[in-house]
Amino acid sequence: MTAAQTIPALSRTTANTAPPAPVRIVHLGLGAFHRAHQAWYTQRASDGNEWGIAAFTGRRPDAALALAAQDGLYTLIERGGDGDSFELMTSIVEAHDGADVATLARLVAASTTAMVTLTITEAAYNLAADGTLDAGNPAVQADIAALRAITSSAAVKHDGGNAPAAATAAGRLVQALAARRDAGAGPIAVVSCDNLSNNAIAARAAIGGLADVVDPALGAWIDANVSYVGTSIDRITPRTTDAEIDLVAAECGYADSSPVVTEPFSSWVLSGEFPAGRPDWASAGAVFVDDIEDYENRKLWLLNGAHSLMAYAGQLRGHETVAQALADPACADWVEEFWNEAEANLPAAGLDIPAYRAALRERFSNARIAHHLAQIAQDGSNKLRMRAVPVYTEERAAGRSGTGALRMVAAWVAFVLARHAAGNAVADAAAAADIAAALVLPGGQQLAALVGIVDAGMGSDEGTLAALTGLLEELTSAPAK
Ligand SMILES: NC(=O)c1ccc[n+]([C@@H]2O[C@H](COP(=O)([O-])OP(=O)(O)OC[C@H]3O[C@@H](n4cnc5c(N)ncnc54)[C@H](O)[C@@H]3O)[C@@H](O)[C@H]2O)c1
Ligand SMILES: O=P(O)(O)OC[C@@H](O)[C@@H](O)[C@H](O)[C@H](O)CO
Repeated sequence: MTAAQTIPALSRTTANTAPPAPVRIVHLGLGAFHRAHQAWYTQRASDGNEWGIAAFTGRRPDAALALAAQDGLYTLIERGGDGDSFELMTSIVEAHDGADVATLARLVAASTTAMVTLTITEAAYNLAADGTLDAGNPAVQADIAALRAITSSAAVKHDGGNAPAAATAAGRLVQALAARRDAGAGPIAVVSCDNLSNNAIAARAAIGGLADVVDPALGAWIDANVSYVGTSIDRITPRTTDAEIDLVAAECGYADSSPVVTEPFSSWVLSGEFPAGRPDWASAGAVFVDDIEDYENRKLWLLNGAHSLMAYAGQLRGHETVAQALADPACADWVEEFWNEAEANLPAAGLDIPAYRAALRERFSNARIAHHLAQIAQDGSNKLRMRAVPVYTEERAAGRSGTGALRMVAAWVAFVLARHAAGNAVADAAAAADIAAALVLPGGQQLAALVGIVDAGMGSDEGTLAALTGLLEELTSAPAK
C-alpha cells in the first residue's frame, strides 16, 4: 500500500481552507502552466480572495474530473536548484470539462465574470501562416456550421445545453460570448497567455475572426465589447509525473492527484484594458505596460527560441532534457549564436538583455526541473514561425547571414526527417498533413516543401535553401557529446 492510500484525500474540508472565492475569471486550458502562473498570481494578489477561477479543459475531461474531485485544490511545487517548496493552491474554485459549453456559456454570460484567460496552446488558435483565421481547417469549418445553427435559432440556443455545441476553443468562446451579449452582461476582457507573438492580435483573429464569419452582427458586438489583452508570460512548467504525486503525499501528508511542478522564477507582463475589472496582480509582481512588443520578442526569441533550438538539435544529439542539452558544448554554442542574432534585433535600452541571458543560462541549467525536449518539440511549424523566422528575416535584411536562426529551422527539418526515417510521426497539430505530403516528395524537393510549411518565403529562396543544406550536413555529422 502506498502512502497516498493511507492519507486523507485533498479537499477544501480536509485542508480546512477559507470559503471559495466567487467566480470572476473563466479560464480555458486547464493545463500545468495556468496552475503555475495565472492561478498563482491571482492567489497572491492583495485582493485574491475576491477572484475565483472557473477553469475548463480543452480536449479531454480528465484534468477537470481529477481537480473537481478535490474541490479545485492542488499543490504547487516550486523546484529550485537546491530544493522544493510546497504551496496549497486555492484560487481555482471550479473545474469543468471543456465540452460542457452550456456551463461555459452560463459563466461567461454572468455580469460578475470580468475576463476569460487562455492557455490552450499555440496550435489551438487555428490561424493560417498569415495570422488570420484558417477557415479551411476542418475543425473551424465544423464550428462555423454549428455556430450558425446555434446563433440563428432561439430554440437551439435555449434548449438547456442539448444542442450541438462548438468544439474548438475559439468556437466555444464565441458561443459563450453570444450568451453574454444576449444577457446584456456588458464588456469583458480576453487575456491570451499562450506563447504566440502578438497574442492579443492572435486571440482577436481566432475569436473575432470566427464570429465575423458566423454572424457579422455577433462579430460587431464582440469587436465592440471584448478587450483583447496582450501578455508576455514566463515560468518554466514541465508536465507533472507520478514522482511529484508521491512527493506531495510524503511531504504534505495528503493525497493530491494533480500537483504541478514549476521553477521559482516567474514573470507576467500585460498590456490592455480590463473593462470589468481585474485582480491587483501588480501586488503579486505582474507588470502593466503600454507597449508589450519588445517584452514579447525578448521572451519568445531568447527563451522559447533557445528551447526550440535545443528541442530539435538536442534530441538529434541524444539528449532528453533542456539541462542535458545546454550541458552539451555544441548545443550551448548554437544557443549563444542564436541569442547574439536575437539580441541584435532587440532594443538595447530597457530590456537588459545581458542579464536576461545570464538568468536564462541559470534557469535552463536547473537539472532538478526535468523539462523534456520531446514536449517542447511539439507543434514546431507554428513555433518556428514566431521564434526563428523573424530573427532570420531581420538578420538578412541587415545584410547578415542569420545562421543562428536558420540552424533552428535546419534542426527542425533534420528532426522531422529522422523521425520519419525511424517510422515515427511528428506531433504537429497544425501541419501534420503538410508534413506528411512533404515527406513523400522526391529527396530534392523535400527540403523546400518542409521549410515552406514554416515560411513560404524561406522555402522558395535558393540562397536560404543552400545555406540550410550546409547546416543540415553539419547537424547530422557533428559528433554527439
Ligand atoms: N508550460 C510552460 O512552461 C508554459 C510557459 C509559458 C506559456 N505557456 C503556454 O501555455 C500553453 C499550455 O501549456 P501547459 O504547460 O499548460 O500545457 P498542458 O499540456 O499542461 O495543457 C494544455 C491545455 O490546453 C488544452 N489544449 C490543448 N490543445 C488544445 C486544443 N487544440 N484546443 C483546446 N484546448 C487545447 C489542453 O486540454 C490543456 O487543458 C503552452 O502551449 C504555451 O502557449 C506554457
Ligand atoms: O509551451 P510551448 O509549447 O509554447 O513551448 C515550450 C517551452 O518553450 C515553454 O513552455 C517554456 O517553458 C515557457 O514558455 C517558459 O515560460
